[in-house]
Amino acid sequence: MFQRLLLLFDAGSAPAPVLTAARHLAPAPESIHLYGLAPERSELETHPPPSLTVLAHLQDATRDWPVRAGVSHQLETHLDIGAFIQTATRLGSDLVIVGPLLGTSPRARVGVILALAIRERMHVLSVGAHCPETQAPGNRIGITVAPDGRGLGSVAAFLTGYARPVELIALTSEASPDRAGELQTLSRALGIAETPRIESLLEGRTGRAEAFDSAALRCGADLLLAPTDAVDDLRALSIGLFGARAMQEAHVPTLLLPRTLPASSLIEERYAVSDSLVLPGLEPRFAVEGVGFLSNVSVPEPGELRVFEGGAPLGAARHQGGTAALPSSWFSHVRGERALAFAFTGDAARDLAPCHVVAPERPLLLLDSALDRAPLEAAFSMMGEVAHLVFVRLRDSEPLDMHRERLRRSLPGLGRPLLLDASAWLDDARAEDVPRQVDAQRLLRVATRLVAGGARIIAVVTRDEHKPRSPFIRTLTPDELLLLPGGPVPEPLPVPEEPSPFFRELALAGGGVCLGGHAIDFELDNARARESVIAAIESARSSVHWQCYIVEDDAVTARFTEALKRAASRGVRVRLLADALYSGYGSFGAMNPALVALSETPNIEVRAIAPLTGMPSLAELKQRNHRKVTLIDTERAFISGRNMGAPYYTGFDEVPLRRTSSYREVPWLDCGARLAGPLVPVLESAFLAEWTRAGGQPYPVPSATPVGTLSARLVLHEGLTDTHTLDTQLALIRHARSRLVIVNTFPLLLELRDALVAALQRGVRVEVLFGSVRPHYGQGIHFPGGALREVADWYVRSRLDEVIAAGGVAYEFAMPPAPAWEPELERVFPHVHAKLLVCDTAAVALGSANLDVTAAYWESEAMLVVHDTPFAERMLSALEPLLAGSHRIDREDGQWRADAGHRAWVGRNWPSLIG
Ligand SMILES: O=P(O)(O)OC[C@H](O)CO
Repeated sequence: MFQRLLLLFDAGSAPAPVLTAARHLAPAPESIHLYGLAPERSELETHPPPSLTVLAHLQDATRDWPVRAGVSHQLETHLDIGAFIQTATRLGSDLVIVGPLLGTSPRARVGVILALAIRERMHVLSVGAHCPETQAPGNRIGITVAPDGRGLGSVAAFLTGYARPVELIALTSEASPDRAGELQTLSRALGIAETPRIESLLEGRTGRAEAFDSAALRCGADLLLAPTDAVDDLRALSIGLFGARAMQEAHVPTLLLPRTLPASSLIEERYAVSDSLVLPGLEPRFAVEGVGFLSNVSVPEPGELRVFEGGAPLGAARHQGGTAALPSSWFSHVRGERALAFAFTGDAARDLAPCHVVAPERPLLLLDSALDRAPLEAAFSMMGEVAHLVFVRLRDSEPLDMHRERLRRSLPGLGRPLLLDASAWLDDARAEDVPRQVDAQRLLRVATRLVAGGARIIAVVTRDEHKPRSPFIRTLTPDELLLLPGGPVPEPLPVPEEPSPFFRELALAGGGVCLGGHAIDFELDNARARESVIAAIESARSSVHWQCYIVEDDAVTARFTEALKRAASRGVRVRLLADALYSGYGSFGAMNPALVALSETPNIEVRAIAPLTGMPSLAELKQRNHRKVTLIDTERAFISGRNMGAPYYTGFDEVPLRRTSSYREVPWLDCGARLAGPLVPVLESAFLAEWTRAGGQPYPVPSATPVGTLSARLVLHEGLTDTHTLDTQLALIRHARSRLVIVNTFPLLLELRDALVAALQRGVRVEVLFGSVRPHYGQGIHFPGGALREVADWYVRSRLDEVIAAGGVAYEFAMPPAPAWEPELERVFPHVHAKLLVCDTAAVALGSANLDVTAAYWESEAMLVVHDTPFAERMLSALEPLLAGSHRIDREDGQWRADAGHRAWVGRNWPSLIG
């Protein structure tokens, strides 16, 4: 019956199930067009690319399939829904077959399926990852039946044209007598003698799609018919019948029958807007989005938003991607709760999007809007009277309307739920580069921003397994909420008094207080840094404690370990903590020889942080301890970006670089600080906590007296628990008035990137010194080896694009010729490993924290923020010649502009997990 087939497949999926299902429905088509998604096609090193292998399989298998007009194909790098639908309409396809598409998000996959079936009114066959490779004998068809019977008309229409005898099984959650009668009528109309079997869905499945799939599998159905006439609202679409992931993973091919009835809310065209809070120290923030999963409504960009209260205009403001921070003055009259409405300028055809804004009169209870019903009910019954229940949506992949509707149904006594959008408050680019595993931390970050703006928060209730922590905001898991004893509701935790909003935000962000009485100097020169650490070890009297992420087994590490052994032989207690994975010490059987030799020395103890043995989880791989700290007698400390090994502690002029030198021989630019004063025991306590966690015995931590005049704060971040270093970096960027200098080569977290763009827009000069992960020399010639690192270079650069477009200046770090180098090298472009941020002359942050997603959320970091103008000026003076000698890139740079496409490609296709 089907004649013109369009088959959508991708590189990661097996071709056999797709072909089997397609041939079953179209034994003799007129034409087949194969539409492949092949992100690898420009990766020349993969030979043959997997997508081409799948394509070859499909072409091969169509050879004995009688296709009159032939088989054509095209390969695309990613699924562009609009382009795909255009292809389907251009070809006049009457059956679109969609494979599992394992390289595409399930939601995008279901988006294309539903757009075709509901809006374009085409038949779409969805073939899941677990569908059979061969066709079973027989012809058993399952039908998904809506509780009110809608959709049976299109089932009848399809079966009338279906030439073969079938056995029908109706799958329904409601086996009522009415349903049995309708099905009997249907089967008689189709000339089927037997009344269809009626099978009930198993309760307790996570979603309707999974329940239908498992019922169809249980009944031995070869095909499942899903009439899209049965889909009538957004809820049914998003969380009901068509669970996106379940469809992608399905065991039985599902044929979606095209829409014949009008599709109400699925194709409605309007906007929805999140609610907001009015706080004394923070602009209210809103997120506007298009409603209607299949509608053509999209947020205009760039654009202006008009805001109304009671029909009267409040004003118009610019929005960025639908997110807007509106002037507080518009809302100064608001007491309690007010209704607002939003509209985009020039879009009068759309209805105004309503929302509410609250000036809180009671403390807040902040809840993840995706919490289950039980904790929601518990929160409402415990705190509904004394607190404003404020819900936060953490991902915009789940529409605002859906959250509001679910909250309304879960808490009928609540009235209209107040729903904030996390990305609007965090400005985190809709968390596109941030994994869902850290959403609990994002929720706490929203709470921290609200508290910085003056909100009082009783607690934050998260949904995720990783419980975030803050010294100033109580956090509760659903279980903890359910177990809260009765009695008075606890007060919000106290927030420190600080002399200025800047310091208040820093205190809230980092949890660390600013202490005076320090002597601090920094070191950008690797050789001097090395000698300084060795001299400190040589002078140690009682203890040397060293925590490191990477310990290389090389000659520079040997210099340190020899010094440590000499100290130990004088009776100094040496305790060394190394990340078990990245130092190759105790994970998967690896035993770093340098550390083994140390551990065998009297007075030296070496401990591994978080060893891995079996198959690790993503969190185990990513939640590593990235701190780099050395403590001498609890009197002096080094807090650094440097790991232990040659790249970090070798001077550029100490290596006789040649054109034939391996890329590994090129030293890196790095930075660390030497510190004495009251923060040293704080750092020692942090080491002690890690030490005992790794199985070490506790030891006493003495206090320290002031030794100098500098003020500083220590920011300790614990991976998957808090975001102290990220929030501190953001606070510094947000408060910069005239100049920001960043030295780092990791792909900027989008939120940090956008904060830098915002700084540029308010007139701050922004400079970024970055390096070459794959070092090169002269006019772009790479040192031998490390070819894959070049991709990382493109990725790092892709995250600088918007900063440069907004007027920022980037410098690709270059070193002038050194006497020890072969003259033909000219300039050398090394890696920049320092993690450094200078905010005006008000603050310098340095330590282990990169500016990427891994440092921000997953890993544990140690960072020092020095609040001292002469110190910042010294740092800027030291950086000035490095910037001047580097390759300057601004938005006028021809080569930078010419490479834009390449950067964009890598930026799109690099897995954000790595970033
Ligand atoms: O070189 P490091 O010590 O900054 O560590 C690099 C890792 O990718 C950290 O995420």
